Amino acid sequence: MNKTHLGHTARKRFGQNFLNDTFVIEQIVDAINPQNGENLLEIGPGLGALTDPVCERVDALTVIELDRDLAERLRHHPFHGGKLTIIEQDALTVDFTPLAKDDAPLRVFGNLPYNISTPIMFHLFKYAHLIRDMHFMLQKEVVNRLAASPGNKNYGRLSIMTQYYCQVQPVLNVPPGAFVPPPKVDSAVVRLAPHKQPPVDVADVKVLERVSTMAFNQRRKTIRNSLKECISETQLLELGLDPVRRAETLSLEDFANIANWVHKHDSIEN
Ligand SMILES: C[S@@+](CC[C@H](N)C(=O)[O-])C[C@H]1O[C@@H](n2cnc3c(N)ncnc32)[C@H](O)[C@@H]1O
Repeated sequence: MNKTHLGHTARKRFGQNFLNDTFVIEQIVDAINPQNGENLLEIGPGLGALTDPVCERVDALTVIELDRDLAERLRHHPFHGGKLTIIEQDALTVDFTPLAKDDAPLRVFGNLPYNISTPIMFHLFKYAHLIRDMHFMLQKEVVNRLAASPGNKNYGRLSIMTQYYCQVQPVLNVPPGAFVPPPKVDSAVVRLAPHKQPPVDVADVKVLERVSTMAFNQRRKTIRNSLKECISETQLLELGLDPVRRAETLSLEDFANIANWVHKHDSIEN
């Protein structure tokens, strides 16, 4: 399999699968629709498959790249070097607060390294209030999970947490052949637009995460069983939830109600 693209040998540990399909690239950039004056930020620019066409449309772009060789190449980019602000760092450790500006919320995009795409999204969710939107290439299976509704087999913790923070809109499916080297899985682009107001009130997001993790770790069990460590059958009934339901039938609002109850009663015990 050819792992060398534009003179760079792809590094598996950095999740490097470079986009190499002009039509797909054009569709992604059209979906992002970058405009001058916007606060654009790319995660993992790599060899510039998205960076270049975005820079053709705007004057400034910030990029975060962990691979030292790729960051160095970008620094010496013959056409767009002057437009780029390059942050050579692990995206998971970047503090996004100083990158956002009052009048220009962040517009984040990237063909993410698949091995750490979920941690990167969760890291970004902490800054959701500073972000206008995010466009990410992910494994198709992950996009299905982000977008899934109750009752769907892909519905789980990732759906709950993502939909708490963002409106989720699948944009485009991308086959392995659009990349060098081709990944083993199908891919898809998703648009995540942080809600201005969360769709449900949650007292402590960590509790929402804990409760949904607990419930979906045993997704075949009734919530009476899977959540028995944190809430009793009687209390579920008091919240209007049938204890014999399974996690995959509960809405975000149901999870928020459980999480708020748990939060309130944990605090009383503390
Ligand atoms: C799937 S490749 C995409 C490259 C390019 N944007 C493209 O579409 O062809 C992922 C990119 O993320 C970079 N990367 C991997 N881990 C990273 C991290 N923790 N922080 C920032 N960049 C990372 C890789 O070096 C690589 O350039």
